[in-house]
This record gives sequence, structure tokens and C-alpha cells, in this order.
Amino acid sequence: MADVVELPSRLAVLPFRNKVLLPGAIIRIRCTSSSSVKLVEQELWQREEKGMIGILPLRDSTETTVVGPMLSPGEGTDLGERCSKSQGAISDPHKFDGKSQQEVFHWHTRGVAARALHLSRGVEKPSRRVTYIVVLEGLCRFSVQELSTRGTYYTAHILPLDMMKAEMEQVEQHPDFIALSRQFKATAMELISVLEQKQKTGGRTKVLLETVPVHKLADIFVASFGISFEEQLSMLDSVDVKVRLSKATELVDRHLQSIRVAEKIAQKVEGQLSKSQKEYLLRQQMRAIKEELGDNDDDEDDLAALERKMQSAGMPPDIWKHAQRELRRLKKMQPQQPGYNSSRVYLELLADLPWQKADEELELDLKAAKERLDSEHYGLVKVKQRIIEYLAVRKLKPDARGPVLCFVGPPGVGKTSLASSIAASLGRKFVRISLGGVKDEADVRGHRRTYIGSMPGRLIDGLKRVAVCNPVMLLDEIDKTGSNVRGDPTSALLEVLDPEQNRTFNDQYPHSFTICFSESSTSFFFITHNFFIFIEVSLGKIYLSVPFDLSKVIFVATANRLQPIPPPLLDRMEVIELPGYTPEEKLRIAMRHLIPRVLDQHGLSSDFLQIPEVMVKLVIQRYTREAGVRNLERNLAALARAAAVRVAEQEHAVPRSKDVQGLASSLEESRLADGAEVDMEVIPMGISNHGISNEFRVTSPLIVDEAMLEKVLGPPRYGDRETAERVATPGVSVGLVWTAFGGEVQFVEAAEMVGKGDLHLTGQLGDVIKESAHIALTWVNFSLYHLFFMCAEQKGPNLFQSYVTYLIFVGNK
Ligand SMILES: Nc1ncnc2c1ncn2[C@@H]1O[C@H](COP(=O)(O)OP(=O)(O)OP(=O)(O)O)[C@@H](O)[C@H]1O
Repeated sequence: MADVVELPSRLAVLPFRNKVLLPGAIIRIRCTSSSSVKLVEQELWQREEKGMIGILPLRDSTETTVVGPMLSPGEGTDLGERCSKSQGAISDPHKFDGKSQQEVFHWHTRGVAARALHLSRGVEKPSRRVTYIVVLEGLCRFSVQELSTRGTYYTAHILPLDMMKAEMEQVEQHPDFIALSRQFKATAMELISVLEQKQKTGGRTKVLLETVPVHKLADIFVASFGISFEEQLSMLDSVDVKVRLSKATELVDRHLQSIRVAEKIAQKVEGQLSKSQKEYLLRQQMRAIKEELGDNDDDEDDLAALERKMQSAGMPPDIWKHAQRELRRLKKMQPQQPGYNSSRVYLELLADLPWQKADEELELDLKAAKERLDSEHYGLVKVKQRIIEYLAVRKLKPDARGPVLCFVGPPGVGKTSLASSIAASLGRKFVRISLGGVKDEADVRGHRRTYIGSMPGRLIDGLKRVAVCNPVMLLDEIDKTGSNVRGDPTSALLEVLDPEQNRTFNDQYPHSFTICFSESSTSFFFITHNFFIFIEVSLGKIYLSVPFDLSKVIFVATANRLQPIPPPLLDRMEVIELPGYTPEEKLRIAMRHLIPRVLDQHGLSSDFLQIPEVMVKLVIQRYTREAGVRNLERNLAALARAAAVRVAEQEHAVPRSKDVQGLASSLEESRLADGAEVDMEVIPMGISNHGISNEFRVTSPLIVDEAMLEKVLGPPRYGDRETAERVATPGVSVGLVWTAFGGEVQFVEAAEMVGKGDLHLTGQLGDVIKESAHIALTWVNFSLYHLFFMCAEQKGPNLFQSYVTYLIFVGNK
């Protein structure tokens, strides 16, 4: 950009309607009107050196205000070299062709000389009209002294307005100018930084700031952003560089502020947009997940469904209030928020608990109950009698505080099935809570709600499963609970069943259970006064108390042994012992109950399999050693499975009716005789599955014999011969022991070893047994014997005798 531009005294003038070209600005225009095409052609296109033209703003004459000297070139197309010094207006200077004469335009008296940087010529088809595209660069200001026409376009006699170099240098020294230019540059720099952040450009503009004289920069900056025509004109008229700088500073600053405000608004809008977009995206994802899970019921709002479920759960009013409070909290939470899930699970639990739902108790028919017990269980006369008494009391006083029955006996003696018979007699649902192996207190009490994956205790879970508040609840294997660092479940059960611990709650026999929620507790925990249970659950810092009426539940407990049950818990229950069965009783149970049940379970009947008494006896003697009948049942089931395979493997035949048989046989015969093709008659096989199963051709039932026993059950595991054989060995004696599995014969083996004369006892022996061995040794007064014991836990006086016998035997040998 040249510092000072030499201007001719006359320039062809291109009118800019409501537009200004400022010095330093570059503009690309398309010339289509005949006058401008002519101007470009003659002044720029046909010249060898780069031409220069004047750009003069032209204002629509909507008002009478005169901006500057006006020219009234008259009407018509060819104005010739006529010129006029009078001020006035022109009718559409672009339309010298005389097409429109209505509009009046006012020429501005100051313009900008412009140099063509680029020219391109085009011919429109099919009119063959010539057009030009011109890239112009604004050079310097001029004032119009005189305007005249040359052919179809205007020319102007002009005077340059820019200062000469020396003059400019002088102004540049002026403190006002220095201050103004500093201020302008600072504002311009700020604008550049803002634009840089937005558009990541601005490097080039910064260079301009350092290299281009500041009075030119003012024009360049103002020209680069949109301002009103009036402002553009005012900028054009600012010939004084100080005025120009201050105006430019003002305009740049205003532009800067407007960018900042726009940015703020944009950020706000963008924030709102991105939030709503995020929500939209999440909802879309949620919908997709639901669809994937097959849970695409969009209309069903989860929480609304939960609320409906809670409403229909029949909670007592105070619990309903508490649940509503919790639901309100949940509604305010985001699903991703910690605690949302546990809160939700908790409410689901409250909604699922059978607060009021109870099975209607049948009118208790004691005779029917007795018959049922007899039909389902062999023997157990005293036990059945006690159950009938229990039921009779309940019949007379349904809300009577009855004891918790506890069936104690070896495995497989019918404890569970007796409890289930009680439920059936009362017409109530039966739920079994297995306490075997429960070592964590939280298993019974439930987990803290603050614990991720927390669950209610087994009792509450059982109630949820059975979905009625008056089931018969079997606390199975109550003696099998152990303790560890996480607490003692037995103590929790004690709180459930021991009235002594909760005397403060109710001296009378209470009829409601309470679940309390407290932070102090480790989890759900039960404090009971008979049927009062308090379950404590932590809920952050909020203490809650939710009572649950469990008075309608009938508790029955089972245990294999009495010893592990803590005396206070034992006191709370009425123990009914089931000592186990003799072989004869087992035989009766097998013949009357087990075999029919096993056959039925395997889809068989006595037509397919028969197990004679003598074989059952053998199974009892040789394949089982138990107080109950569980293994016996298992062995019988193995025989039934073997028989089922055999029957299923047998070829089955669909019996033919007499007619069909006759027809078929005649067809078969004729076919065989002639060797010709026979039209086959298709007989529809409308036979149900049941029908087919009855069509097995059973020639004769399978009768279990000794060979089959060995084939199916393997070689005998226990035998009479074993005892005789073993005691024939020197140093082996027989002792009687009683374990959880019933009475058993155990072998005691002593062996003499070379050594110092110590007594070594091997195996897992209890203190009583160890003591017996030492007493025996002292008594016999022998020095060194080694005993081998084959049982794990044994006791009883007979072992002592065995030791003595064989210590003497070994010593005398
Ligand atoms: N006296 C009996 N009459 C008929 N069937 C019996 C008798 N005693 C036990 N049974 C049967 O033996 C099987 C095992 O009984 P059950 O499961 O009730 O034993 P349990 O004493 O509860 O054992 P565990 O202590 O292992 O739980 C059941 O099929 C049951 O019907």
C-alpha cells in the first residue's frame, strides 16, 4: 500500500448506492448495467496500465436532506460531456438507459479513489450482454469539485483530501494523536484477541497493526465490520486523522462490546442447548436400553408404577407416610445419584411386603389334620399327637400365644415334611428359611442400606417371597448357624424368639412386629418379644421406625442337635424330638410312602417296577447307615431311574384296533404274496402324550433282585460280615456311639509300637473320648499303646469298655 497516491484531476466515477468504499478496503463488484459496464470497459479494461476510478456514495432520496453537493445530470441515456455545477439530484444513476425515472439519488461530495486489482469479463448467454467482475482496492479520499458525464457514465473533477507526507509526520508527533493512536491500537488489539479466540485467526491482522500507519488502520478496521451507511459516510468524511482515529476507536470498541455480548448470549444459549441435547441423548439411550431389555413400555413411568404398587400394598398409615416421604426423596434424585438404587430397592421391598395380605385360614378340621399327618408320615405317634394338640389350641384360640415348635432329630426323619403338613392342615402357605451355614449376622438381620448390594434379612425376604403375612415359617437348621467376625446370627435369632430380651417392649403377648430403622444398628435386626420383631436398618442419618405386624406368622424350627442351640433360645421353643427310625420302621416307611412317591416322581407304577420287601431290607442294611430315610429314598430313586431307562428303551407299540389289525394284516399278506405295490392307507394318529405313555408294551414288571441292586447301587457299602471280619483282627474292638446321624457301631483299633511308652490318639476326637482312652490306659496300666479311631465325633460309655478290652488284649498278647 503506497503511502501517498498520485491522483489525476479527473476520475471516472462509479456510483455506490448506499455503500461506502473506505481507503484500505478491498471490494469485489459485478458490473451489469450498461453505464457501469461502459465505465469499466473504457477506464479499466482497455487501458494497459492499471486504471483508477472514483467511488462515490449515492444515497436514496427518501428524505430531503442534502448530504453534499448534488448534480442533476438530466434524463436520458446519452448525456454527453454536459456538466453542471449546480447541486441537485439524479434519477437512478445506474439506469441511464431511461428505464426508470422515479427514484431520486443524492451524490455524496466525497469519495474514494480505487484501483482495480483484478478484472474479469464475461458474456451472458443468450443475451450476449457483457458483464465485468472487478476487484477494487480503496486508495485515498477525494472531494468532488465538479461532476460531469462522459457517455453513459460520470466523471468528476476531484481534489485529494489526504495529508501530504510532511504534514502527516507533523501530526504524528502531536501528543493527542499519539494518545489517540495508542488507544485505538489497544482497542484494536483487544478486538483481534477476541476474534482470534473465536476464529483461531488473527495472526495476519496483528502484523497489519504493527506495519500499517495508524490513520490507515482506522479505515481498514472500520471497513472490516458492518456499520451503518451513515457511520460509513461519517468515517469517509473524517479527513482530520485525529477525528478519524477517535471515531474509529469508538466504532471498534462498540464492535468489540457487541461481540462480547453476542458471545455471552451464545454461551448461554449453547449451555441450554447442550443441556437439553444431553437430556435428549440420555433419554434416547434409556429408551434403547429399555427396548433391548424388552421393557419398552414407555408410557409406564417407573416411579408412578412403584407408587401405584405402594398404594396397593396396604401399608398401615404411619408406614405409608414414611414410604411417601422416601418416595418424594427418590423422585428428586437422579438415577445416577448414589443412594438412588438403595432407596428404590427399599421402597420396592416396602411395596412387596405382605402388610395385610393373608391367606384365609381354613376352618380347622382336627380329624382331617390327623388323617393327613397319618397319610404322610409313618409312626411318629407322639410327635403327631403333639402337633394335633398344638392345632387344637390354635383352633380354640386362634390368637393364642403358642410356643414355637422345634423339631430336633437326625437328618431325614421328617422334620421339614411335618412342618409342611402343619401348614397344609391349616391351609396356610409354607416358607422355609434355611439357616444352615449362616455365619453372617447380616444374613438374618439384613444389610445396612448404606452397603452397596444390601439386602433384607432372610426372614423379611421369606415373607416377601411367600407374599402373605400369615405363613407357616420354618426356621430350618437353627442349630447350624455359626458365628464369625461379622457377628453371631444366633444372637439375632435369640432376639427374634427370646421373650426375656425384649421384656421392655411388651409384657403381654404382643401381636405386632416392628421394623425399626436406625443408624446405630449394623443392619436389619430383630428384637422380639415373642412375636415382636424390631428390624433396624441404617438410612444415612435419618432415623426411621417402621413396624411390621408378624403376629400372624407361625414359626416352626428344626435342628439336628440340641447342644449347639444356646439355652436361652432353646428355652424359647418347645422341643419335639424325632430320634430316628429302626430298620423295621424304615421298611414300613419305604413300602408305604417312599416307593409309591418315588415311582410317581419317575413316571412309573408297580406295572413297571416292583421292589420286594426283602430287597428294601437289603438296601437298608447294605446301602444306608442313617437314622432317617433320606439315603434310603435316594437309593430307591436310583432303582426307579434304572427301571425308567429300561422301560423307555423298550420298543413301544401302538396297539391296533381289531379292524385295523385285520386290514393291515391282509394288506401285508397280499403284498408279500404278489410282490406288487400296495396303496398304503394312512391312519391318523390322534393320540395324546398321555395315551402314548400308556402304550408302552410291558410284558412283565421289572422286579428288583440282588443282582440288580448290585448293578445299580454298586457293591454293598455296609455288611454284617464286615463286623465279624474286623473284630477277628487282634487289637480291634466294637464300640457303640451316638452321633447326629443316629446310633452307630464304631471300631476301636489299638496297635503296639516301639517307643517311649506314650499313648497316641489319632483322628478328630472330642475331649470326652480322649479322657476315656487315658482312664482306660491308667486302669489297665500298660505302657505304650497306639489307638486308631475311625469315627469323627463319638461319645458314650461303651467306648471306654472297648478301650479297656483292647488295651488289655494288646498288652497280654
Ligand atoms: N415317618 C415318615 N413317614 C413318611 N415319610 C417320611 C417319614 N420320615 C421322613 N420321611 C420322608 O423322608 C424324606 C426326608 O424328610 P425331611 O426332609 O422332612 O427330613 P428332615 O428331618 O427335615 O431332614 P433335614 O434335617 O435334613 O432337613 C421326605 O421325603 C419325607 O417325606
